[in-house]
Amino acid sequence: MESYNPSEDTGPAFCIGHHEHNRLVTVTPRVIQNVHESNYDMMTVPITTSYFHSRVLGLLSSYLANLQSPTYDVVGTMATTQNTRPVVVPPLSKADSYLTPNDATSQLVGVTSSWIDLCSPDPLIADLSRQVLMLEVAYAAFCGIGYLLIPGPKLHHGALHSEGVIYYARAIQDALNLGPYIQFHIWQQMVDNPELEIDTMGDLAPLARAEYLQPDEGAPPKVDPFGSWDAWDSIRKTCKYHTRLFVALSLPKQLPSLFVQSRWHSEPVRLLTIDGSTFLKNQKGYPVLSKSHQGLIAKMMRLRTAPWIILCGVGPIPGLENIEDPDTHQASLSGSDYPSLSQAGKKHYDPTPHLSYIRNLQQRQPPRTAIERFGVGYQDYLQAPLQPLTVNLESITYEVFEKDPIKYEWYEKAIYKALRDWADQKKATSHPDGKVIVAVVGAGRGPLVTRALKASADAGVDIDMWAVEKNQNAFVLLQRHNDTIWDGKVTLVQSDMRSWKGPLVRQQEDSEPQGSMCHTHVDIIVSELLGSFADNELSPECLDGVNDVINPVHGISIPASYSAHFTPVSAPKLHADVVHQTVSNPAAPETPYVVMLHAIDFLSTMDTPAAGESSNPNNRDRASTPSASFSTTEFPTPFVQTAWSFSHPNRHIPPQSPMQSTISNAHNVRQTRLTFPSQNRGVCHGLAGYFETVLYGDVELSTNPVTMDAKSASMISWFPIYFPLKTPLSVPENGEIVATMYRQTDDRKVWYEWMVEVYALEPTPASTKPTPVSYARVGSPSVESLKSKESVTKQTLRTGYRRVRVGMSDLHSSIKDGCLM
Ligand SMILES: C[S@@+](CC[C@H](N)C(=O)[O-])C[C@H]1O[C@@H](n2cnc3c(N)ncnc32)[C@H](O)[C@@H]1O
Repeated sequence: MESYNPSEDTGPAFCIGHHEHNRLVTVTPRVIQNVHESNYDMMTVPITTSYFHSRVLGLLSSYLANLQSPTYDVVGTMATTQNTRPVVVPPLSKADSYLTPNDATSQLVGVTSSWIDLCSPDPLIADLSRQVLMLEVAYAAFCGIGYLLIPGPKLHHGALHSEGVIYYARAIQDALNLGPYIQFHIWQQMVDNPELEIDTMGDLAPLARAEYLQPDEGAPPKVDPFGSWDAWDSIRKTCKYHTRLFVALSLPKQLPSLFVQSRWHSEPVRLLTIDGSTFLKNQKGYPVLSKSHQGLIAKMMRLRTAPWIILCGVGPIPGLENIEDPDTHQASLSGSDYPSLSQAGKKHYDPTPHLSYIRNLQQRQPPRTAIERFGVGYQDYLQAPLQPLTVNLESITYEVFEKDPIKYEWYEKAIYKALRDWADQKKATSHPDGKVIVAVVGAGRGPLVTRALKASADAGVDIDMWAVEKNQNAFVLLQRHNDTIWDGKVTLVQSDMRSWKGPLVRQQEDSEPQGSMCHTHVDIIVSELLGSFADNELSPECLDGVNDVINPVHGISIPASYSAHFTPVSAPKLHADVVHQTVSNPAAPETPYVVMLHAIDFLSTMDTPAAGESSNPNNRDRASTPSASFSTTEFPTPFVQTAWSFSHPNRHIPPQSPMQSTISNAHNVRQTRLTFPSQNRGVCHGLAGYFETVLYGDVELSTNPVTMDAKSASMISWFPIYFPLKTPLSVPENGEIVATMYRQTDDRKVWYEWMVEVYALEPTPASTKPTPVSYARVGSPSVESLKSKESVTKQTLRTGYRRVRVGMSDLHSSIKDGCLM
């Protein structure tokens, strides 16, 4: 492995911008230069002016003055047939926008008007708002603006809640078509907090006519932790997971629970806006962010595409004042360059303390971990799994495996322990001269052979070393290594392991010097044929092929067993990628992919939200009141369950039928049906799969996020697997996700089938409210505990509820891309 110096790893770079609600300037290259000199990377700019705002208000008021009150028509509708005589906003004029195309435009984030209300229940207001948005988007596109920040949907209109989100979404769909080169960022709050939805002077929302509103019943509006995410979900669904549609997330002073944070972390958040009021003051009076804010920012910044940070309401950019020049609207670049007298009196006056803090936070980001460095460019990137049985790997692929800092160490440890136990227990070997016969099957370029020789030397146990490999190209390297590093100690066999008859040794009782040779057994067979889902690269089928070669009394396989694990996930980015691939490849949604999962949210977790968390506005910041099992910055632990397992040597392979010409593989079929409780509402896009393996004794490898740190932290050889769903399924709060999965075979190939059902839990008359069940103790069952699976299943059943199925996926099958045996 290349040497790595963490101090040279600068961590993620922050791109920081400045937002001012009412910027009254034409942004020229000179202004941008000023922005950069102040240490900002970019700035926002409103598309239209307050003059335009007044013009639209004037238009509306004169229109309303001449309009009769809306009434129901004969068919009982009010919104669709009456009063549809449109009010038309005339095109923009010079005074309506300060924006003008110039060299600075590409460095700007345009902001559309926040005073419109696309969700208004009054069709007049909604239509006027839509026209304003369209005019702004069209002009921004004309000017060459690449990024737009669009204030999110207004969710509360009296007693109506979230009713207009679909109208908002429909308008965004039009906007996406109108600005074909613009990236759209929907500016969302983290939670739906009605108290934060305040109308300001000049907003169109309060102008909605009473006839279209529903009387407010006086019930106090509640904070809905997932309400804002719900609105975003409707918008992106309506826009079919558009590739240019993103989230701009506003960080509140009080962060919501880690469940809500982890949901947003899985969404395409490309802008993080932080208001000056979100900062705390440290002892010296400087603005700082809380530990939980720092934790969330650190996580966001490690995403494949790190969001830009936009500071709002933190004072002007030094040297750039909002002094409107009536003729040119050019920014005044003087005056505030100079601090006031009292400021000048301070020794280290910092005109941009919020910016300095964020720059400092950037420098304090921890260096990337081994897996992060290894996975650069691979985060959330769909890859077809390897088929090393049918395809010969390239040297570079082996080279990548061999960089793993853990896997080979652990194999060496396992071989060492197996050899020591063999010697200590004085077990008879398969070799006439007493050496332990060790064979690496599927040796590749030979790293496990090197490790086995080292383990033998360290354990002081003599071995007869064999290496079997079917890749003729890798075999050339094995021959070379035998000459150069292994002193010719290794017997090399170029063969498919399934047709290998075992080691050839000279019979000892044979007195002739050139005595006869015979096949014997292998005492310890070492292989590494595992895929991301354990058995998906056909390790079971390959090792069945050498089953009879293993010493029938004491024979050991390293690995001794392996198991496949999975859990349902929300993975919007992966879903969007699969949908786009489906255009050219109809099998795309029925393919399991290898992916370095990052922007995903686990829908079933081991930490249960505190009672009433979803609806209690006083219980929003779990981060500030951590429970014993709840960290302030770590996202909840997923509930990962075991699908099935395989062990070797397999003493139970059924005898082959003499009636069949092909070898039956029926004993390697598996099926499972597992129930996952869903604590919060969400969308299931697929299943994330992992594996665990017992190499020997207590030496284990794991990619399962629940156990990997304890079993094989920092291992980088395997990314997880992702089983997508063609159509995402909505998941209710306190519901259940049931996944049924098969490993199928027709004796020529192996494939997987999977389907997901979603259930809501309805309390039966005896009970009143579903109590969330904690799965913490159920954990991720080991292969051993699988034997007592019944007890696990029992623990996950909830009493007092009736399951009502609310969603069901297709039965997906990867048969077309099955793994050839
Ligand atoms: C994942 S690589 C592991 C290589 C090496 N042992 C290591 O750990 O770096 C699996 C190797 O097994 C070989 N292989 C797979 N199926 C085989 C079979 N049926 N017979 C022989 N070799 C096989 C492949 O060619 C490949 O070299």
